[in-house]
Amino acid sequence: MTGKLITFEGIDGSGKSTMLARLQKRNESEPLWDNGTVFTREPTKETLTGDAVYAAIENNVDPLAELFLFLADHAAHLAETIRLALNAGKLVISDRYSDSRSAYQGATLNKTVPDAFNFVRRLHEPWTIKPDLTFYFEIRPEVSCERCKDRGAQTKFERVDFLKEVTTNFKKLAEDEPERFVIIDAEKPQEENEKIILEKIRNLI
Ligand SMILES: Nc1ncnc2c1ncn2[C@@H]1O[C@H](COP(=O)(O)OP(=O)(O)O)[C@@H](O)[C@H]1O
Ligand SMILES: Cc1cn([C@H]2C[C@H](O)[C@@H](COP(=O)(O)OP(=O)(O)O)O2)c(=O)[nH]c1=O
Repeated sequence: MTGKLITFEGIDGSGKSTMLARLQKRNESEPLWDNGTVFTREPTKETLTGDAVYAAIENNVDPLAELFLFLADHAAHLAETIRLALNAGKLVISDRYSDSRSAYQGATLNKTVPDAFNFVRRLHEPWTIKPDLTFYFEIRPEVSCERCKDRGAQTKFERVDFLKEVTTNFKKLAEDEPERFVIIDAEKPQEENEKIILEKIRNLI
């Protein structure tokens, strides 16, 4: 595989999708990578597995069943998008990826499965593709929840107390792999953060 994989992670309303859209727009006039860049996301959109995940979120299915739907979506994403793009030497930027599972399902399952955070993390290890670089959009849950209100449709995960647990898990992931994670202060202006992100991407390339 000759391409590179970059992921954006963080709680709901931390500004990941907005930043991805900015980079995508910029990429039209100033390509980020000579072989082309694929912008993608998890849960995937307009796919069988992605639709199943969104239906599960809306219908409060059992949290363990929900985890396996998220994992099925990740497997399909790897098979249909990520692996093909990396094999073709492209840069891939994904809005959410495996760390979202460790952080969110590590929290939803913490009363169901012993050491849920590590259980979810280990479930990925034998078959996933590790990102080359992960930008963690760090923000206080109180601030991100205010932003989500302005955005309209909310999911069951967008609650300050729950997102505090998710934040603890994201921090553990970032501490465990400091060489992979770049922490972005998501409360700062987008322009400032875009510069930092572009600089890090250029260094990777
Ligand atoms: N750096 C920022 N400062 C202030 N508001 C922001 C910033 N980045 C994004 N927003 C706004 O916050 C809201 C949530 O951003 P969004 O990109 O949808 O978050 P996410 O994809 O992480 O859930 C949007 O209304 C967006 O315009
Ligand atoms: C990818 C992923 C998302 N989620 C959650 C985060 C979101 O609340 C919800 C939908 O994801 P998403 O559409 O990315 O939400 P947002 O734009 O608010 O960031 O699913 C998980 O719980 N686990 C996962 O593995």
